[in-house]
Amino acid sequence: MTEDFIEESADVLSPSHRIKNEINNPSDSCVYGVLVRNATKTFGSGSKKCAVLQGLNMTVKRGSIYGLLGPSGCGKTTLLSCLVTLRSLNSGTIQVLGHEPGSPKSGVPGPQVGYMPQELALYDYFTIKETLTYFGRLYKLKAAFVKSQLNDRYVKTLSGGQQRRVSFAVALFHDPDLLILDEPTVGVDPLLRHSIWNHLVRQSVDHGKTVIVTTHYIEEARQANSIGMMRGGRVLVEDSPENLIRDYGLPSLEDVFLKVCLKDGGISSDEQSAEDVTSSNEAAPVETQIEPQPSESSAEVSNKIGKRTPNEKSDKIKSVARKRQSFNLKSSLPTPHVIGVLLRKNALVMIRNFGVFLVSFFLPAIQTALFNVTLGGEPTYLKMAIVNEELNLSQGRVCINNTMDCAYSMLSCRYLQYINDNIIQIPYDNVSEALEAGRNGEVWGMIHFGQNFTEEYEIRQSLGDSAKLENILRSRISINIDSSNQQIDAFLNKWLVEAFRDFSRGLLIACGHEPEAGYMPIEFTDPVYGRKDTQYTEAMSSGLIIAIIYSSSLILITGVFVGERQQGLVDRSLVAGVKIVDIFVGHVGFQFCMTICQTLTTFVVMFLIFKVPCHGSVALALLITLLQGFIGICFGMFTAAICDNTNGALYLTQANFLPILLMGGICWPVEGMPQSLQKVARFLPVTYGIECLRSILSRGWGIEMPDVYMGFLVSFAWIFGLTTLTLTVIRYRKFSS
Ligand SMILES: Nc1ncnc2c1ncn2[C@@H]1O[C@H](COP(=O)(O)OP(=O)(O)OP(=O)(O)O)[C@@H](O)[C@H]1O
Repeated sequence: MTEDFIEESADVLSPSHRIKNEINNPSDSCVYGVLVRNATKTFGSGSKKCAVLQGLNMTVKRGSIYGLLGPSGCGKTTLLSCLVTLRSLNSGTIQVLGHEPGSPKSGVPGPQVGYMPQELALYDYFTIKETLTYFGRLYKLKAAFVKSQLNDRYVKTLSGGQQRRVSFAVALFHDPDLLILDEPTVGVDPLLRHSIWNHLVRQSVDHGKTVIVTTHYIEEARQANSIGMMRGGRVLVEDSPENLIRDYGLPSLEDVFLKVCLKDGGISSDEQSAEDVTSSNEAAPVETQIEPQPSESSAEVSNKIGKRTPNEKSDKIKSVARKRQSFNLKSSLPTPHVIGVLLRKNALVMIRNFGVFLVSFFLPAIQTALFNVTLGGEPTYLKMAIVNEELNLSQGRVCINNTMDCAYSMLSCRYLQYINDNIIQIPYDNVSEALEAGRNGEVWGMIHFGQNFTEEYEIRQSLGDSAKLENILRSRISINIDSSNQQIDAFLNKWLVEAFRDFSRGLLIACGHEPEAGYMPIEFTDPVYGRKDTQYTEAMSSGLIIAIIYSSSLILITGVFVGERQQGLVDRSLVAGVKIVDIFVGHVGFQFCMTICQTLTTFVVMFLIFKVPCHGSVALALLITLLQGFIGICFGMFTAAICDNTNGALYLTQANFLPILLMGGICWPVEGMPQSLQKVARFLPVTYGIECLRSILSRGWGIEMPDVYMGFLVSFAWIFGLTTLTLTVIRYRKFSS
């Protein structure tokens, strides 16, 4: 099916298949499909700087096939990526179809160019139809036409060669005047290779298309009209295959290539690229804007190029760089049609990865439910060793028949009755055995009463302030707790103190005294906000909601966008004329829809199912949570912009998440950190957001309160800052060398 499609698509395509193309009129008077003069391109900086293109010239006649040959690493892909504006030159000029690529008239990137990168650059989980529909929409092809051309299968179920054919089809589908194909025949069988070349020949002969094709199979390039043999960042010779074979008097193009390389001095391409780049830049004259004549050879055209003074040269280079980097408001604005196409594509990608979709959709709600179910509950079955020396050993170590009236007898047993049921009391004969059990982890601690506890307690009560120290010490209940677990330690502490308060109150009432006399002279009245018995989950809810929404937005968008970049899908869209701002808005827009769903399900679980109270406006709480999710999305896009692979991006998201968890006031109040760290903590994207949400949920505050509006203002500032930074990084990385 696909091979038929490849054969037929370009034959049936005509501009009428396009809904409307802004650019469909390349400079018809221009006889050169592509013209490159004195191109230099470097990668890296300092000692790692390496020149990949070194004063390269290339002349491709319109309507011809140009085979670009050269060893691995000589700069073929770099050159092609400069032609389609994925990269920019350090110096030198390029013209495609008579215009500078990237200029409004050129149609490159856009409808005039079909680009097939080395990598497949296809969505695995799309069918062939969906793939071509997506790219067809980007190129504004009519839906009816797209539909008529296709039948269907998932890309991931196709063989490697078949996938390459689909990738080829994508490059041809919109009937571009210029085809730039980076190793289209690699990994395909000889029959299909033959068919692809036949097709290219028909495209150039019958339809006047200009084709530039790179290949490692030198002999297949015989079908090209002209061949450029490239090495060390330069085109060494450029002529038709017949002329090359005749002039060198050799039987094959491969022999010609070897001879050309030997003549070049036999320097390896690695050595070439390691050469000092400064010298190559200086050697490369900068071309004036000249229109070459049809009959001129590459050398003749080069001769016409005016040589400039070094100052003029550097001014020109700077002005080229300025022109490329200058801010153009119109071209920086998103295109609604393209954004619509990208949003549909992103939705389809997500639905096709159904497992990922389900997890990302419901994970925040599941995490919230888990949080409520697992955290904040009271620990149960905590064993405590009881060593009660008031009891007579011969009668056993367990209290029986304790009196609850006003009698000072066996007060140790009376106290033990008030202890919370979550504590299991295990009697031990003596202190050393009980401590040993504690050390072995059999019990969480020991409660010890001395032999005359009741008598000493009575004396202390009756003497009051005149009680002696030894009497006070002997009337104490001695408690040892295994404090290795802070939460359990805190619960045991609380329950044992509460038990003593209740014991003392009970005894005072039984003896006809005022029970309040047993309390410490401190009173905690009703709290200003919240309740006396505020649950742990309630206190943690604001930090948790924001941590969950922020991190899920961050992780999801980072994974999706880095994946697309790695597979060459972003490059392919850029060559199709999609602007980076469109890609940004398409991803951010789709992820934000996901964030809205995630936030809603999280709120339902937190406030409706687990009934965590919200004392303020739910709408305000939703809004600040969504803004925090948006910061996560922006951070994800920034991470994806600076990382070239998924691993790097994953490390960076993790490195970002942990400080936020620790310092954002989620686990511990910011006020509890060292002063210097508090300042850093305030700079984190979530700190003000969490404080804002806490003020809304627990205090019921509105937007007029500083803690609330600061949360919104800081969130907006982060969103603006991160968006600007991301777009700058993407732009800088494209133009950087
Ligand atoms: N982003 C980059 N940063 C640094 N070096 C790069 C970058 N991209 C390419 N290079 C280097 O530039 C040189 C040319 O690479 P390029 O991909 O253009 O070669 P090629 O001729 O297309 O090779 P192949 O035939 O194997 O595809 C290589 O040495 C490569 O390592």
